[in-house]
Amino acid sequence: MRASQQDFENALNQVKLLKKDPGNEVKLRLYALYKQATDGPCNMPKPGMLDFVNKAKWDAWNALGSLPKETARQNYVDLVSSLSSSSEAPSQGKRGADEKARESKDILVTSEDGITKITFNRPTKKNAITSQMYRDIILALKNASTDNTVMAVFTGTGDYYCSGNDLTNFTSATGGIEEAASNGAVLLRDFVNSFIDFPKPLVAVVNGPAVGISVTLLGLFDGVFASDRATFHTPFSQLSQFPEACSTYMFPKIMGPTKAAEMLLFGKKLTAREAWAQGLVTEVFPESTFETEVWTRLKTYAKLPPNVMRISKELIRKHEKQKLYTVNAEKCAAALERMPREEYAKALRNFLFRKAKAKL
Ligand SMILES: CCCCC/C=C/CC(=O)SCCNC(=O)CCNC(=O)[C@H](O)C(C)(C)COP(=O)(O)OP(=O)(O)OC[C@H]1O[C@@H](n2cnc3c(N)ncnc32)[C@H](O)[C@@H]1OP(=O)(O)O
Repeated sequence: MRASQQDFENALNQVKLLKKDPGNEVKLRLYALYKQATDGPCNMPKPGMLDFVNKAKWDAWNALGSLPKETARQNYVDLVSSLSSSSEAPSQGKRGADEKARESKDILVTSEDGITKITFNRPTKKNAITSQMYRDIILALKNASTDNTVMAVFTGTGDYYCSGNDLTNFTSATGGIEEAASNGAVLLRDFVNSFIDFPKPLVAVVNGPAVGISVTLLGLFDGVFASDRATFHTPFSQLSQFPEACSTYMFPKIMGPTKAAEMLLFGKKLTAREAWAQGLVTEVFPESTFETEVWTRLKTYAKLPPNVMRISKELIRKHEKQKLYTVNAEKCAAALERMPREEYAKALRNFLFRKAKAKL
């Protein structure tokens, strides 16, 4: 099968997220194939002998002779695909073993009545998501996609559903901000892909305020049941971050472009009823009866024929999947390359020192 322009663009994003440096030889090959695929045969004057880097690049490109653009594009896509799988396979194998052995206290996973319940369980930090919690959730979804439960349900312990990404994830990294950003981009891509790929009905029981990524992810859910105490807040611009979890694609589809911009660009916080009116929430329940009503409903849904629901979900999602992977990869690449580091650092400082400032 010929690689399409879209496959090529996906590969260009994918290459930015490689976990391991592929080495100079492979980088030269990637450069040469990229130039051949976009500009055709080498048409640049040969650099001087002492211009080592440009000479090596020129040699690699020139060596492709008159290779057709389409073939170069295909070879580029194949090369990136082999690099992605070889750079991910060993670490995933290791990680799988480590994580199976780990009892997670911040993410609780239980199975009952055909439902896998995944609970953000860090109430003292308003259920903010640490790097380990992202990994725990990826694993929980992976297990739930093949076990004998019928659906997966997310909820939170305490007064919050989830306060989004733990803002200290990057500040506590030991390898410096660049390494943390690069690891974070790969983790985020894998995390969001695990929601895109989840094959069974996926429901959020939003028991209280939701912030950041816990809101944007909702666009990938099949049902969102909210307490009337819940709020939905995406303060990305305030934090100098880009909206993630395919929300730049899903939110305009769900609520229309202007309402999506109000949330994703201007950070307007919605009440549960506003979120329902905009199609982000399926149904709102009074806080006093929320838990009883929602869980009764979900247990009924979990008795519906699982295979029919799984196939119907596949039919709903199938035509969007490729698009969602692309949007996800683009956002992760943008976070690495285009995030205004200074503004982000300033926003973080404001959060971290807000209590000290308030006392002044
Ligand atoms: C792999 C990388 C993926 C990256 C994905 C990126 C996603 C983007 C986002 O999710 S952006 C959204 C990030 N979240 C926020 O901006 C929320 C920040 N928190 C707050 O604004 C407030 O804490 C609050 C409104 C959620 C609650 O305010 P309140 O006054 O009621 O309570 P406290 O502020 O005292 O919070 C209690 C303790 O919890 C800690 N905490 C809360 N949220 C976070 C968070 N997101 N990250 C880290 N820590 C958080 C808070 O610091 C308090 O801790 P302390 O008692 O030790 O001071």
